[in-house]
Order: sequence, then C-alpha cells, then structure tokens
Amino acid sequence: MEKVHGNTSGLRPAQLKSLSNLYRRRLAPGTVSSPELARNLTELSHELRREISLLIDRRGRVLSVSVADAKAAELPPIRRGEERLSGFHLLHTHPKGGPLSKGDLSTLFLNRLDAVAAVEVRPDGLPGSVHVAHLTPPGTVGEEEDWRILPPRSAYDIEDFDLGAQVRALEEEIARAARVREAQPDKERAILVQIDRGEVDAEERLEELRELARTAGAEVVYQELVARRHLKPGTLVGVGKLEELTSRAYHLDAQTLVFGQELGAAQAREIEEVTGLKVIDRTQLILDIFALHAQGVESRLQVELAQLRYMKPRLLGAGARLSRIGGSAGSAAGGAIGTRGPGETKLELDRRRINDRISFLEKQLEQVSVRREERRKTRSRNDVPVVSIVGYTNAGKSTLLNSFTHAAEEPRKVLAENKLFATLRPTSRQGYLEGVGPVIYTDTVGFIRDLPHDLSRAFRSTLEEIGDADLLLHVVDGAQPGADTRYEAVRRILSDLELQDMPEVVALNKADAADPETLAREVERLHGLPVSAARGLGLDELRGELSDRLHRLAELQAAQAEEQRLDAERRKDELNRPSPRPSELAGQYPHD
Ligand SMILES: Nc1nc2c(ncn2[C@@H]2O[C@H](COP(=O)(O)OP(=O)(O)OP(=O)(O)O)[C@@H](O)[C@H]2O)c(=O)[nH]1
Ligand SMILES: [Mg+2]
Repeated sequence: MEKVHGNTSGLRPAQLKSLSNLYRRRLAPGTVSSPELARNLTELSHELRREISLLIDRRGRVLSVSVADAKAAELPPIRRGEERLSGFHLLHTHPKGGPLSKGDLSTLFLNRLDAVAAVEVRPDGLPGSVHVAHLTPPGTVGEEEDWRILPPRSAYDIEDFDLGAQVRALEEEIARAARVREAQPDKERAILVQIDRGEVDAEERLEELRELARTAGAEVVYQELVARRHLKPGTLVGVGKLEELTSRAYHLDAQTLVFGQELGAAQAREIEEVTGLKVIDRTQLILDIFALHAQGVESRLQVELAQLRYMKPRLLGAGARLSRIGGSAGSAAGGAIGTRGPGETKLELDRRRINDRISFLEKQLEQVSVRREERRKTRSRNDVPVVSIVGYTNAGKSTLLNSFTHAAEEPRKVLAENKLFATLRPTSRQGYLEGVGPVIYTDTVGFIRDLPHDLSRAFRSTLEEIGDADLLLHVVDGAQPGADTRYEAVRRILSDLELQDMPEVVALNKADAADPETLAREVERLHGLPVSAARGLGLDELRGELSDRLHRLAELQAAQAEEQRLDAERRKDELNRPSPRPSELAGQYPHD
C-alpha cells in the first residue's frame, strides 16, 4: 500500500485503502481531473470530513495523496532558478465548499505549480463546481495578482479544460522573458531588504547595502526598508512579507534576496525555503567584495580565513543547498555572489576539510605576521614620519594618497575607484612636507560600520599596523549625508584596535560635490578641513596642518626624549654614588 500523507490519524483501514487506491488513478495528459476522479475525491472527502489533496504530473499520474489542504499537501521541493513551472498540478477538495483560498493561491505561486484546482463537495457528497487557477506570466503589466482565476466549471465537463495548452503558453512566455534576460549583461539581479528597527541611520544603511551590492556586481532591481519592531525568529520579516518579495522577484526576474542584517544559518535556510530565492546577507556581500579585491598573499589568506569562519557554522546540514548555489550561473566577476573565493580559487565547501584549511591558514598568517614584526623591528622608527590615511570605505583615501605623492604616473598609482573596499592591502608612498621633509603616507583598507566580526579578526594584524604611524589622517566623505555617523563608525573601530589616543587630523573630502551648508556644519562639528582630493582643493592647507601637527609631535617627542635622558642620567648618578660598605650593612638584617 502506498503512503498516504497528512493527517491520517483515526482513519479505518478500509478508508486508508481507498485513499491509497487513488495512486492507481490515471488521467489523460493535460487534464485537471476526470469527472470520475472528482466524484471519487468528493465522496471520500465527505466521508472523512477532511480535505484531500492530490499532486498530479503532466502525464496524468498521481504522485502523492495527502489528507490535508493545499498548503500542507505533500509537494516536491522547490527547484531554485528553474525557468519553468514545476510540472505538477494540485487537485484538492473543499469539503465546506467555496472558491480557492489565499492559502491555495500562495501554494500555487510559491511552488510554481502548473495549476491549483479545488472541487467543492456538495452536502450530498457529490462534486460541485471546480475552481482552477494558474500563474500569470512574469512581468505581466496591469495584472493585479500573480495568478489568474478561471471561471468555475462543473465537475462533469472538467475534462474539456485544456490545462496542457495553458501550461505550454505560459512556459513559452517564461522562456521568452529568460531569453530577453540572457541577451542582457551577465549580472545577478537582486532585491535588497533592510529592516528598520527605528535606527536613525536605517535609510543610510539601505543606501550602503545598495553600494555594497553594486560593488559585488549585482544589479539592484528593487530595494525596501521594512519597518519591524519585533523580528520573527525564523523568517525575520514574516511569511507574508516574504511572499510579497517572492512575487516582486518573479515579476522583476530577480534571483537573489539580499538582507542588510546578518542572518543565522537556520534563518537563511528558512527564508530560502519560503521564497525559493538565493538568500545572502550583508556579511556575505562584504566577504564577497573582499574576495574580489584581495591581492597579495596576505590579504588572500585573510579573506579566505574570514570566509571559512563565517561559513563553517552555516554548513551544518546545508551541503546540498550550498553546492547547488555554487553550481549556479556565474556573474561577470566569476562565480555567483556570495560564493566567490579569493583570486581564482573557488571556495572548497567540504565541511570535513574546512577545519584543516582554517588551521592551515591561521598558521600561514601567523608566519606572515612574524616576518612582518621582524621587518618592523629592523625599520628604525622616527627617521621618517609616517602618516596613516584612514577612513570609511570610498571616502577618497587612495585618491588623496595619489594627489599627495604625485603618484599619478600609472605604475605607481594606487587604485582609486568608485567601489567599496577598492584598497585591501596597505600601501606606502613617500611624499614631502614643507618644514618636515620626507614623509611616508600609508593607505589602508576602508572601514565600514558593523564590520563583520570574522573580517575584523582576520584583518586585525593589517589594521594594527596603523598603530605604527605617527599621525592619522582621517578622511571623511563630506558629500554624502551621514558624514558624522561614518566618522563615528571609524572611531569605534579605532577604539577596538586600541588606537583611539593616536593624534588625528580630519579631512572632509569631496568638498567639490558637497552641499556648502552641510559641509560647513560638518567642518565645525568634526574640526576638519574641507578638501577635494580629486580637484586638488584645500590640499595646501591640509599639508600645512599635517606639517604643524608633525612638528608639534616631534617637539613633544623631543621633550619626552630629553626627559628620559635626564631621568637616565639621574639614575646613573645614583648608581655611581659610593655604595655602602658591607660592614655598614652588617647587623641590619637578622641572621637566620
Ligand atoms: N567628487 C569627488 N569625488 C572624489 C573625490 N575624491 C575621491 N573621489 C571619488 O570617490 C571614489 C572613491 O575614491 P577612493 O580614493 O578609491 O576611495 P577610498 O577611500 O580609497 O576607498 P576604498 O579603498 O574602497 O576604501 C572614487 O570614485 C573617486 O574618484 C573628490 O574630491 N571629489
Ligand atoms: Mg582605497
């Protein structure tokens, strides 16, 4: 006897047998039901006083029998990224009568069923009207819903309805949309969701998420700030909102859902299950960008380590899912977003090997940092003052370094791009300051609010090198709203690195593109100097300020050195004073 799914408790063996016999039913291909099957179903449903659902394939075979409504019926898992419909339709009963319910329709939509059909059960147990709905083609203009409900039919002429033709037409439409998409550049189309829990910078965070997605190579087709005071443990925003987003994705032909919040492993899985979309979070996006931009041995090791640490807890029981994502179509930069490895190496997702790889990477990085430490020691300090350029990502640090060091000639030029985290490897260039002489400027990796923990851990040694500088030049993008929240985010990370006491000069960059009033306010608030690194505005003033500060620091250091020297001399004097003779000490300490 084949398995009957759903709530079969309390059913008699004969009833179970009748249900199981439904598996032997065969429909003509391309039909929703036959009158005989409809009657068979309504009679059984009437007797059991429960809903019965059948899943039927295109050849007319019954794949599953469930004593359940459409939502709870036994269905195959959703195939993500498929261009077609599922190839099954759901036929079920409504023992209390009535048209298709919201649950029926969302089951149709979320599972991409060929159709959903409900047979009303009349009080005498005979079949009443049959209600059928199918999906509307993606991107349908003027269509209110994602589905089209057909006029009800009598169960006795249900065989006349040509479901096969309907499905063919719909699939052609879907294929056409896919062809149009293929002709367009190979970009992952993404929907962004930022949850607004009442933070002041929620809007900014959404914009930042957009920039991150863009930098990672996605095309953002829709973005939404979702206000939620309380989050649902599994789905965060709730199933209703997810269904709405799934509908958007269907019509806008998006495959990826990006959350501005970090998602737990179980959450990501649940959201993927409900939506059938690829789900990634902000951390994955940032890791991905780091992977794309990592150059040089150390940053590659750091990025891979951070990725593996992030993924490890998420791999539990998700092997199949991840390999499926990894195997999906690539984007321009090689590999789908959220799965890229540093350089050319694709991430190895075998969980058993992850621990080995993590300890290998840790050892390698350890060695790199030991070598670096040695280099640091041999480099005589204070010969040439070092200015470390720090700041939020995309503030214009690299551009400023280029204009300070006249490194505009191609090979020496530091990459400055309108992309987040363009610079990952610290780069040093020599410059010259009037009154000081040669100066070394160091360009560093950009900061970001809520820097993913795994990344800050992996990049800690690189970031700590900022502490070797004599002075920080903190560059702030003055042309974008929220300069002060970004400034504070950088200050917070500096504090985490215990570098909060380092002397700092603030430059408000992109003055050429800033609103003068806002800029003036930020200049005042942050005690900064307005500059434009790209246009070369205010750079003389900034250099003057750096020179002054370095002078004062040098004086301070000289004074401190003098103090130390005097101290040492005093101590030496004390040592040189004739020491008491042993006889004088005798008797002072009791012998034992
Ligand atoms: N309008 C304007 N744009 C600027 C200015 N300075 C830099 N930019 C632009 O800002 C973008 C980012 O510049 P980068 O120098 O790469 O910024 P960064 O701080 O090094 O960024 P990361 O290395 O990604 O952290 C580029 O598109 C620059 O052309 C400026 O003074 N005015
Ligand atoms: Mg840079």
